[in-house]
Amino acid sequence: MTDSASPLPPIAFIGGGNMASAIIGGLIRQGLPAGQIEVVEPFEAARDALRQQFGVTAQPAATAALARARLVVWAVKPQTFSEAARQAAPHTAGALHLSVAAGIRSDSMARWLGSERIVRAMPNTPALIGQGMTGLYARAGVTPAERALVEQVVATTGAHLWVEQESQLDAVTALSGSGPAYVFYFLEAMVQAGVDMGLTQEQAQQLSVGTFVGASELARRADEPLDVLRQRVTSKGGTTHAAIQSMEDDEVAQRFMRALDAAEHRARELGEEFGGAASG
Ligand SMILES: NC(=O)C1=CN([C@@H]2O[C@H](COP(=O)(O)OP(=O)(O)OC[C@H]3O[C@@H](n4cnc5c(N)ncnc54)[C@H](OP(=O)(O)O)[C@@H]3O)[C@@H](O)[C@H]2O)C=CC1
Ligand SMILES: O=C(O)[C@@H]1CCC=N1
Repeated sequence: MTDSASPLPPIAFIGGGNMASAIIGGLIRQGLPAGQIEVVEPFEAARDALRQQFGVTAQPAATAALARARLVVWAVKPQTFSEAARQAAPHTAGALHLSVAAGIRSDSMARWLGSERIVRAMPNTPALIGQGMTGLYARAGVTPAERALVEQVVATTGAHLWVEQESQLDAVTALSGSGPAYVFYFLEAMVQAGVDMGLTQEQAQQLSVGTFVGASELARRADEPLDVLRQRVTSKGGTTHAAIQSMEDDEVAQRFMRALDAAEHRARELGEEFGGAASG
């Protein structure tokens, strides 16, 4: 690990799928020894991939070996969280808990795990290349030192921000958690439009991806508001105006905002459906 950071403790992952792999990749890249990471993952092919890619220990089920972990990262689907917690909780009493599951409330986790030491995170898949954006929420029982430990882990995957209210994590999920899929969706449409206009697939993809990267970086660095950046592209009576007017006529912005509402609503629903007392 870097000189300024304290060494990370042993970390366990419950669930070894896409999101766990992205975080494990970040930790290994930053120099955490593979021997410090233990994964519980029932799917054999996923276990093999984790061992091969990162050299970490991967078990099909929770065992007493988990008790070594000071931090337990919950990276299972919301639908399987309560069952995974039932299996692993007897071995994780001494740990700080970090969940990346969409929707599942820290109240549910506290009940399942018998602990108040819970942080919820909402990462996204650019974490795979260290360009992730993660929203974080800490329950009151989490100490400043524990928050710092979480920040140290999340920093290996990109940037983060804390929210004060747990319900705000549903908005984070709708914006940045699910967000990469919206970007890919728009990119797919741009590429298809380019191909329809006579470009090759490769040309259209290079132009479209390059435009998202460049415009996003410009927005990140600029002091001006987004609408000013947009207006600077939009010459009077020009091509951009024609495109934006067409989108305005079709109420694309309103429809897009409706899609984000659907994502936020689904996050709340997941919490109610799979975090309730009945599934505890
Ligand atoms: N993918 C994304 O972009 C993001 C995902 N998330 C959240 O991350 C969590 C994981 O998502 P993701 O990594 O995409 O999902 P994956 O399906 O890739 O990974 C979840 C893994 O957990 C395993 N699993 C199932 N039951 C158990 C159990 N009892 N104990 C241990 N492991 C178990 C699954 O195995 P099997 O396949 O055999 O069931 C699966 O391999 C979700 O809660 C999601 O909301 C958050 C932000 C972004
Ligand atoms: O689609 C999902 O439910 C998860 C949470 C955010 C991104 N993927």
